[in-house]
Amino acid sequence: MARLCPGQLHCYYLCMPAIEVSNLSKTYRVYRKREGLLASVRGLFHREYKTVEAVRDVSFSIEPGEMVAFLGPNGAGKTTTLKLLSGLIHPTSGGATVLDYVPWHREHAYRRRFSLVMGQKNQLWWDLPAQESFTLHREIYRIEPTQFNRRRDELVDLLEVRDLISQPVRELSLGERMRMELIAALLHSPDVLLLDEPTIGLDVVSQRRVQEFLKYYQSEHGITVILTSHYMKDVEALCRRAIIINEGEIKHDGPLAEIVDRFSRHKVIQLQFSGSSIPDDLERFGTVFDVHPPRVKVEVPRNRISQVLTTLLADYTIEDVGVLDRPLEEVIAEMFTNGDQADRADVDAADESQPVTAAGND
Ligand SMILES: Nc1ncnc2c1ncn2[C@@H]1O[C@H](COP(=O)(O)OP(=O)(O)OP(=O)(O)O)[C@@H](O)[C@H]1O
Repeated sequence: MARLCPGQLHCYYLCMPAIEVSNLSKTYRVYRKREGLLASVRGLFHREYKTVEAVRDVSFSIEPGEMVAFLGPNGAGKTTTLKLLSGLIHPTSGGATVLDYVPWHREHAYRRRFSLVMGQKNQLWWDLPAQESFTLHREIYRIEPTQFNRRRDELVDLLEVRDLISQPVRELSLGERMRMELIAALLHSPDVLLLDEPTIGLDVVSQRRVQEFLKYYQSEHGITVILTSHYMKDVEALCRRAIIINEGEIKHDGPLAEIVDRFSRHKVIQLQFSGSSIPDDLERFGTVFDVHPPRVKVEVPRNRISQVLTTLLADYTIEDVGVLDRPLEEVIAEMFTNGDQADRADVDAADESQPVTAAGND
């Protein structure tokens, strides 16, 4: 469906979503192997299968030029979704279009318009220097030589790997290799980039370099990006919107900033007491951590914040106080651990309104 695309500086006209996914499902039939010799022998004659619903009835839409985080715990269905959008696998049901192409129809024209980068998979020739793989890409994608040289030089300089492109890929560090993978993925100037864990295993410096590159490249070229990552630093640096998937189903689709508000049941009160110590009865307010007398933090249920603050300020001499959100990383980790129980903290919080006892009355 055509719609107005407000996020795009260069797109003031009516445009189609770059990616449209509707009720997409992918089910695998997996052989269930029983333990023990007898069961194994029996399995030779009578095979038992179980069904794995990797992606269940997933729908979302992404506008041209958006950079969207696709988050979820291990086995949530992220890679399967990206494989579907790349046309590597067929869905069991449902539909999707990317740039108006149905990915699993595998049209040549579509292959030139997107790229998939998988942090856990090497797409370059292991024994050859990266520049040989780049040349191979030029042939595969039939990139005009002048354009190819210009793009390669731009990418090589942006990612600071000029000295490394003639070294066999197997001799490169993980971070250097990932930078080469990104160059290879972008040489044909795709409009859609699917990134599956591009910073997995990288040290902090390499992670930041990849983040900065992606941010710059995306803003310069206006490409549409889906990014899966377990590193919330990547996500916070790059994406304003997040789609959260768990057990194959979408649990949240909206601004990243809303996640903490919607799913966190707690906030953190940061306190600095006058004097050099902290009171020893702070546990009655919540979980005490980060203890550096006279400073300390207490994690408190969201709906008790004002009561706790009132009691604290009445009972103690406090020099400084602040209320902080819990880090996104923790909130998401909690969501993934607790599954549906962590959903909708905003609703649940209303039931937790226990009074805070005054000091000495416990
Ligand atoms: N080829 C396959 N055959 C059978 N089951 C599969 C296959 N590929 C994925 N699955 C199953 O589908 C589910 C989703 O897997 P998927 O790789 O999409 O998860 P993910 O969110 O990418 O996880 P991770 O963060 O660990 O990469 C898992 O239960 C997985 O075991």
